[in-house]
Amino acid sequence: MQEEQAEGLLPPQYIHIEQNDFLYRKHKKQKEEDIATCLCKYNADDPDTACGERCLNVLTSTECTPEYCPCGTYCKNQKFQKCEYAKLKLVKTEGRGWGLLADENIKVKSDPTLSDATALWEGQFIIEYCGEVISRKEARRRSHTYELQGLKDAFIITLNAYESIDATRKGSLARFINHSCQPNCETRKWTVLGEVRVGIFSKQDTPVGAELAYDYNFEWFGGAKVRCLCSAASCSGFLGAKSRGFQEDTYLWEDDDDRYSVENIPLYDSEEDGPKILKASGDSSKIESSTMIIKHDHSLKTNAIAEHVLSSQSSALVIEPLDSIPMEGVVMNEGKIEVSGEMKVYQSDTNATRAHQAFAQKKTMVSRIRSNSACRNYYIQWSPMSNKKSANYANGKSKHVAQKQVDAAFVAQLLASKEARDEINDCEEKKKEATYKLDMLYNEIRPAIEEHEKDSQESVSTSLAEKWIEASCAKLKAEFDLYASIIKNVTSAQERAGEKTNHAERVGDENGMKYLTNY
Ligand SMILES: C[S@@+](CC[C@H](N)C(=O)[O-])C[C@H]1O[C@@H](n2cnc3c(N)ncnc32)[C@H](O)[C@@H]1O
Repeated sequence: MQEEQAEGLLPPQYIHIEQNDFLYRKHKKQKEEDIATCLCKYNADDPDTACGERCLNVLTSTECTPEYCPCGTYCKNQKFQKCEYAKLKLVKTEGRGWGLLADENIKVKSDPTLSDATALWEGQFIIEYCGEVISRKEARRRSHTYELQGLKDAFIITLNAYESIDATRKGSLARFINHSCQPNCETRKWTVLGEVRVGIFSKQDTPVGAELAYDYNFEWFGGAKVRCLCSAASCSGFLGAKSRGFQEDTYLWEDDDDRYSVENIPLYDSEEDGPKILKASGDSSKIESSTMIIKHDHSLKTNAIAEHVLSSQSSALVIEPLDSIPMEGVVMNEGKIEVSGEMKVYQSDTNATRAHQAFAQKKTMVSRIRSNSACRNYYIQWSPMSNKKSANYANGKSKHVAQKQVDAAFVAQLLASKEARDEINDCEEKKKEATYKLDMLYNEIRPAIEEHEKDSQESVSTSLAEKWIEASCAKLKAEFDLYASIIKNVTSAQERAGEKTNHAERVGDENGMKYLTNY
């Protein structure tokens, strides 16, 4: 069985839970005065109307507390508590590990007869993202440990400003949902019996058989750079590429797997160049005969949960070979990276990708800020200057630091021309200044972000978000100018050194030029 797991024919072992596991603190006990009671009355002829779209609790993303709901046992607003999940199917995808398919038609609107304006309930609850609730500090520590252990799939998501959910060792089936830059699902936070919980909700009607995916960008906790294979036209290239932490502190794995390949970093310059959907070619006979391993956590309500898993909708844990899974809503080869007029200077350079990301980020940020539900997931992770160095993992493989820091002062020292030295030092100063401004801005923006995370309802103001993007772009430009100046001056110094050496050989003269032997 371990061999089959190693070959990827079986999903990796994990402990299946359907309730978050609190490790570093106790589950909050809801105080009576904090219980929100709705005013719903249900129609006795149609009890399904109990706590529907217009329930005050539903409107505030809060589940009804069982004994306090006027609709009693008919209450329909206890989906997290009752694990009312959609039917799902676990499958092996091509290139992206395991993934989850809809095993029933999933709706986006509770009542398709209502117009967008009147439909209050949007997005079917699909499944809860369960795992171990840990502090952010512990999340960072674990994330680092997992990397060192060579664990490449990332399962940690943000719960609020102080806590994260780690589904690496314990989790629900939601841990298998992959990322897409053009997703059919999204994460939403709900308050359930006083605790915030994360659910996966549909963003669009999704037919049976389509793979479910949400956008990891604002949830991404992975340290490694993972190439995104979602095949969306608007694909940002890497998982979490739009998150702030991603840009400074990431590296690529060295592996045969397409996701972790150091080569072929996607810089899509043309439509033909764009990402392609991959077709599976697995050995179906092997997969069909395999069974899913779910270890149950005996410290939880083991039997009840086990029975539920095996008999409820989630019992549809059929492992199937994947021939071709449609990514619902994904349009193939329909776009390319566009770099706006004023940023054209960055084309054909990795900065083009970064500039593109910054603009895409701005669009995403502003639209998230405007959309209240999306705002609940909005999170900017700050990671100051990276100290990450190349290192070997326990499995002997090396990781690569994608963004090597250049010691500009050292390079400048080696140049004989004062003009060149001054120019590089000046660019370095500007880069430091831009970095400092961005740091300061983060301090300004942090309370808004943390407040927003804590209350789940506040939003970061558009003006602050725009300032942030402006400062990020200024820093990128300063970095670009610095590197351009170094390349220009080093190249011309080498050329001049060559010319002068020839001349010195001829006339026996020492020109005083320093040589870049150490560079
Ligand atoms: C939460 S797990 C999803 C389940 C995972 N596929 C598995 O087999 O366990 C996240 C990991 O799945 C992979 N993944 C998810 N979406 C991907 C995508 N669009 N492209 C490439 N890899 C993806 C990455 O390795 C990522 O770290």
